[in-house]
Amino acid sequence: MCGIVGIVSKAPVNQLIYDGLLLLQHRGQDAAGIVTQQGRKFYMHKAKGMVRDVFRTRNMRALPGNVGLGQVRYPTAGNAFSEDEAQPFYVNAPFGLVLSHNGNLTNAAELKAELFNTDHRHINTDSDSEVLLNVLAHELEKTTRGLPLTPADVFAAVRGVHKRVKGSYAVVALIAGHGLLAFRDPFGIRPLCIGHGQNEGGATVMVASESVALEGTGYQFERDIAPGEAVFVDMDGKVHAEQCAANARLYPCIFEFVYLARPDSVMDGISVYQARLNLGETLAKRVVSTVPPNEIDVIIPIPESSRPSATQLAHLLGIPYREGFVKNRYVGRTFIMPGQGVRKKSVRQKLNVIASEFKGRNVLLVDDSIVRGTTSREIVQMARDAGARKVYLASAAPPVRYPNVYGIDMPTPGELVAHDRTIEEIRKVIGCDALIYQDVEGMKRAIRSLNPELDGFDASCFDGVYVTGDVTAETIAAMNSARGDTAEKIGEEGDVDASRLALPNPEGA
Ligand SMILES: O=P(O)(O)OC[C@H]1O[C@H](OP(=O)(O)OP(=O)(O)O)[C@H](O)[C@@H]1O
Ligand SMILES: NC(=O)CC[C@H](N)C(=O)O
Ligand SMILES: [Mg+2]
Repeated sequence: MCGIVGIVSKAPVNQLIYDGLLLLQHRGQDAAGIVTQQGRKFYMHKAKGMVRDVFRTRNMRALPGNVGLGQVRYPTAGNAFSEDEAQPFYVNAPFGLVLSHNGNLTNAAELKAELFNTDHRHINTDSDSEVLLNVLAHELEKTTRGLPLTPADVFAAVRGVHKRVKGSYAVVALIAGHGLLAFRDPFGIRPLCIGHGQNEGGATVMVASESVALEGTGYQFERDIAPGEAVFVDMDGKVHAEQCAANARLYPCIFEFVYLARPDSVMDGISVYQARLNLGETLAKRVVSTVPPNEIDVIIPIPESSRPSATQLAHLLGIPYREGFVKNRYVGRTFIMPGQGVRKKSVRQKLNVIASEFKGRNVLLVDDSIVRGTTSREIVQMARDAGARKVYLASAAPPVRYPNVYGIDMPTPGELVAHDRTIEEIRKVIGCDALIYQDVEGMKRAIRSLNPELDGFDASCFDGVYVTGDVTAETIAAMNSARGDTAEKIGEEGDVDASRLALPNPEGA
């Protein structure tokens, strides 16, 4: 996941894009970038770091124009440590294009070879997003029937992109002098919505990963962009939209609801906050069947994302809910940091105990998910050190057993604490007295009940089913080998051996 924003306005957009990216900072902490357009010229500033660090006043002043886009990056392809892979990406032909991408392509290596051998295009980084931009550029070159460029030409190009590209992609792109293009992959795995508002100059159209970016900047959420759909906003602010995929179906990533998205966002018709409350409700049933409620003195959330589930769980079990960990708000989200060393250190920097809430008590700690077990291991030990008698742990999501290839950085099975382990084995690794997980069907039901019109979910990291149908153990191993930053992970904890990854349904959904 990354956060993306695109705007067409009648007034300067630099500050608005900055504000939107700040509201999406939880989706990517590694790099940030903005491109604006004035006349036919693009102005770009991007660098590694959080939004506040990347953009100084002088950088903001150098981003003129009423049209633009931006991205906050959480690297899931290429090299996390390379500044060159910060987004947006630029290519000069046709017209001049810039693009920001949230998601991950599963056939980036094949496309890269095809772009070089057949389309004669040069890709300068290991980023899959640069590959995606070049596919779009090539398709646009093919479909354009002369000037002026029409929305029909643009939509034909997106149709071409859908045919060639596999994986997950929510995209915003600028076509110099023509307008803003936004589109979502045919399964709608990563989120994208559109809204509008007014500023000094007149009407403004805004596209963003999450509704919070619209609401938080004073704009009005209108609708989610449909899977496979493309939206083209011309320079006058007129919105054109068309379905560009043959078999579009809505299978949003369920991990967005579990952890990634902000709880105040509404995605694909589902309130993220309500989804987390529902997960707490179904988790309550699992807890009572494992630990008698009268043996739990207090329920304590592991800040931040687990709070809604933990409150609902405590409410239903009639057990006091207490804050036992205080979060240092100046440390970012640990899960999306690159590298296990920094993640581990950050848990202790980020969370500190209020010892009086633990001393002599049986505590039930609640987290939204347990992925590598980095947080849980540290937290359970901290609870014990603070004097807890018994430490139980409940996860609002089921065990994360399979790698993710759609834009969440869990590429290797060996790094997942639940991979190839029974619940009892996981409990021992984490060091708690009882471990309670949500079950996969319970999780899906809890969230789907909020929008029965969904076709399903991408829940691949929980059930091993990859909805795009092209992902096998070999694909995953090959994608990992292509990662410029994987060596660091392999050295510490991962593996890329396809033979060790038994997928339940390699054919996909
Ligand atoms: O098992 P792990 O590999 O540690 O990953 C899971 C943890 O990471 C996330 O927290 P994070 O600190 O990223 O963000 P949050 O403050 O939103 O909870 C998530 O909420 C879990 O606490
Ligand atoms: N998580 C994402 O959406 C990342 C986008 C892209 N795959 C990158 O690594 O930069
Ligand atoms: Mg957390």
